[in-house]
Amino acid sequence: MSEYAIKAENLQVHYPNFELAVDQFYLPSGYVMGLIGRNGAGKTTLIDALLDSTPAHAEHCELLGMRMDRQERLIKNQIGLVSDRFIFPNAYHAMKLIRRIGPFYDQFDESLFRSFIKQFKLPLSKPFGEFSAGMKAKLSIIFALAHHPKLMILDEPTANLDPVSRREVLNLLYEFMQQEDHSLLFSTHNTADLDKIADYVTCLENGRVKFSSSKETLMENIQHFRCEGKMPKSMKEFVLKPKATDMGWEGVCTRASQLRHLPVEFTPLTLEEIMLAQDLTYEDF
Ligand SMILES: Nc1ncnc2c1ncn2[C@@H]1O[C@H](COP(=O)(O)OP(=O)(O)OP(=O)(O)O)[C@@H](O)[C@H]1O
Repeated sequence: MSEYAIKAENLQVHYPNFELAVDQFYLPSGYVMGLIGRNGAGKTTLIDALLDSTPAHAEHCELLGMRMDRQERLIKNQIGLVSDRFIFPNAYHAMKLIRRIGPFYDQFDESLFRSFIKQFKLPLSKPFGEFSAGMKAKLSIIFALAHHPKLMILDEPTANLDPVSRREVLNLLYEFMQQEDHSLLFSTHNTADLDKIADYVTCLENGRVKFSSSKETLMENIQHFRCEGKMPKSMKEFVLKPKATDMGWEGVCTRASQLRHLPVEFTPLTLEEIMLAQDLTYEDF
């Protein structure tokens, strides 16, 4: 098992009105990375660049320790890709997927695919074009899982799913992650997904990495604070959107783990609250 499931350095994509420039993007093998950012931040472009499916420049880019330009077939055999842009032909139904697309993968597991189809109550003979968006997402995910990938890359996999289906899909991904050489990268707007399964979170903004960190570090560092009287001087530069209260000050502190010695009360935030607080940093400062 290579140390990194994804290792990319100096990754660049130039579109007429958008530029992606990512100095480093590492996903250690065996972990889950959530990719977040506002609409148009570059999440899909980053995924495309990693997969070499958009004209990109990279100083170094390896998936599962291999280079796409040299070992594309080997890599694609071991990656489960789920994205709106790589969908099945509309006329195909599940049986046809088994016959026509399954054989492209060395380890396609028909009985596993059929058991997933049953579990998700998907029709075997309905054409893909007649599926709802949620059914399409589920079929794409289970098809990707059925060829026993080592790395799953999913672009907003839960966007069209109802809450029950979302939980089912997250459970499937959680099960997938029980094998220690399995890794997962997924982009999402739903921070509850990250709460459940992400080990790392990378946030993009205007084609750049705004922050990339373990979820634990993020949640230990960015916390709500409340203090009585004056705000301690040493925390002022690490405070977002401070608000005066009857007793003193409150707001969001970005270095809570280093400032615990101060007479300040820190309370953990949810990832959604952290994202919203991060947003304030560039709009309000
Ligand atoms: N093929 C393309 N040609 C030109 N510009 C593109 C192309 N694909 C994407 N872009 C531009 O790149 C930028 C980033 O788009 P991208 O789809 O990567 O964002 P995203 O973070 O995935 O957004 P969302 O959350 O809305 O899915 C956008 O400004 C988009 O218009």
